[in-house]
Amino acid sequence: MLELRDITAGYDRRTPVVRGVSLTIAPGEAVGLLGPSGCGKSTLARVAALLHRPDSGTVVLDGAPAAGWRHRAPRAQRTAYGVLFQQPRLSADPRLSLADLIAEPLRATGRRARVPDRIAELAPTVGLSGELLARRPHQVSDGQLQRACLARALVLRPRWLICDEMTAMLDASTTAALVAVVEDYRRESGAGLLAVGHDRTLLERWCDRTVGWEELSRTPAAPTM
Ligand SMILES: Nc1ncnc2c1ncn2[C@@H]1O[C@H](COP(=O)(O)OP(=O)(O)OP(=O)(O)O)[C@@H](O)[C@H]1O
Repeated sequence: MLELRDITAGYDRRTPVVRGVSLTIAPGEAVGLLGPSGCGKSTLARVAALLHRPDSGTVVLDGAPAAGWRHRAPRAQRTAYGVLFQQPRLSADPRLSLADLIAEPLRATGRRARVPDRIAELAPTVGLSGELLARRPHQVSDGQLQRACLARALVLRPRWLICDEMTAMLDASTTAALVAVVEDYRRESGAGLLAVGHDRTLLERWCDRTVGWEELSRTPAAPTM
């Protein structure tokens, strides 16, 4: 179970962007989160993934309250998540080949020996050929880089996936391919999913249930600029 309990969070304690939000995702459940631009969905997704410390409230991961945030979160909690963002270039080290990018979490957690096997499994799953794996981020398209970021998100076999507008900049066929990879992984692993987006049709087709920001938040969404 991934529980967000009464989360208030933001970038200035006097004016939080997320106020008193609670959301529970059951094991294996896929929940879509919809809301207007700037309302706080990404902030909440980052809190859920232990990447942003809330001002108040609790994240409970499989029964255990979050014991830290970002690099201070215990490894067992950090590695329970696979996280995918909208803009792969912001989360990809430009110096790494796509293969090294995918392998990063294995190396960071002392599982170097598993790198060749996991790359061999995941590259075809996400549709990356050997030639593309040798390239660096500036030598591939956004869609190809997002495929590598999805493989990286799956490489430690997470129990929870947080996908923050992962398909927002992709065409329809790449979107369908990446959603299919996530769904195959969830079917096989039983992982739960929080998918943030603007596309109601996609989220309703993809997720077990879709919630709107207005149902979650005690404050109305800020007007879109
Ligand atoms: N690092 C930051 N520092 C200060 N303010 C921020 C920061 N990141 C986001 N914000 C602000 O917090 C608010 C919520 O942003 P957030 O990215 O969570 O919204 P969102 O609902 O995900 O939007 P979008 O759908 O456009 O991605 C916005 O007003 C944004 O400007």
